[in-house]
Amino acid sequence: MRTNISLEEALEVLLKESTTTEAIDVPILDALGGVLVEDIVSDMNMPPFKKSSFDGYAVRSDDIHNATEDFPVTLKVIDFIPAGHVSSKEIGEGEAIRIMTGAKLPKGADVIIKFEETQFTKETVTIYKGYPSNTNIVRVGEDMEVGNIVLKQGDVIDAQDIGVFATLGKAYAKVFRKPKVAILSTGDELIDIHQPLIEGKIRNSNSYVIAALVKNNGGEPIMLGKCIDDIEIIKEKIQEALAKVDIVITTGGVSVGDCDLVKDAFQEIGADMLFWRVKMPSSKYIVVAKYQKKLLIGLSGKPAAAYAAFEKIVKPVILKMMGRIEQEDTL
Ligand SMILES: Nc1nc2c(c(=O)[nH]1)N[C@H]1C(S)=C(S)[C@@H](COP(=O)(O)OP(=O)(O)OC[C@H]3O[C@@H](n4cnc5c(N)ncnc54)[C@H](O)[C@@H]3O)O[C@H]1N2
Ligand code: MOO
Repeated sequence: MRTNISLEEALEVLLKESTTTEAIDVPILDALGGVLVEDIVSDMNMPPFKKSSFDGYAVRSDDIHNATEDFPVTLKVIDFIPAGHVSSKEIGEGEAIRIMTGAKLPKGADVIIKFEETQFTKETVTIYKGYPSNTNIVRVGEDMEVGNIVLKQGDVIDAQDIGVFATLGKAYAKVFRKPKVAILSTGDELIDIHQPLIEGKIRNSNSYVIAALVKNNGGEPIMLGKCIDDIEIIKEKIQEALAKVDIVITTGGVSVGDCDLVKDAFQEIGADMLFWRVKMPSSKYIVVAKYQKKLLIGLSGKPAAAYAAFEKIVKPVILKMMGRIEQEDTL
């Protein structure tokens, strides 16, 4: 087993040993932060119809083009269209329809005049300025058109992309599966966060920090809790986890003390030992092994060291498994 290697070497080994997860369809909200596996092509225009961008009046530009403050034009109001409704009427010469933002433009109209720029009664509207055709109207396909590639393979899905899926009526997105990461904290001194403090003990904070980091980086944490410094129990817990996850992370028990058993546990279950100790000032005790296709990563128990090692060593692995980075990006 290699020992005392540089961070660059450690990353090279880790990224070589980690592979992208399989592509799966997930509900769009679960795809947030995931990498899109295929291009998304729009099968619709958005908006699908010409619509008003203001609350106001739909009119004909021909009727109002001579309107001024001194010589305003008064039109007859023949209908009212809230958003989501359509008018069966067609605007003729001298007519207008009261319309709300987002409503479909009625036949005959080619301009929307905002309320604030008019004087109106129930039956009439008076307009003081002319506007060219298409003013204040959202054109069909202004946001996207049939056949547009609206999201590209390799995009990291953000909140706005989720909106695109929703607009297209797609409830699922195809992304690389979130890596499942089991987290086990070792140490006789550990008690659960729900337990009162006892002399000589501390609460297991590492499991929560590591789980939060896994989550933050797009992985799925699986908390295995804590276990005592007993090699048989550590082995058993790791073996159980290996059946269900892509990566097992342990904290504690990786330095040189009498109770530092994690390295031996990895070895005794038959894992390939990749390296132990990395030349990093913030966290030198790290042990990494591979069991079949799964990575076993033993981080230091010292909370600050475990955090630093996660950021430097584990995060790139999770990102690579999710298809978010290539090896070269991190070196
Ligand atoms: N003789 C030597 N002793 C130590 C050396 C050394 O070179 N020679 N290195 C020190 C350094 S540096 C580090 S880092 C630690 C690494 O120790 P371990 O990774 O084996 O971790 P533990 O001994 O199990 O714990 C270290 C520290 O962190 C606390 N801890 C452990 N687990 C948790 C948890 N889940 N939540 C919160 N806190 C935790 C633990 O109580 C210890 O205080 O070794 C030094 N020793
Ligand atoms: O050098 Mo220790 O490994 O992290 O603090």
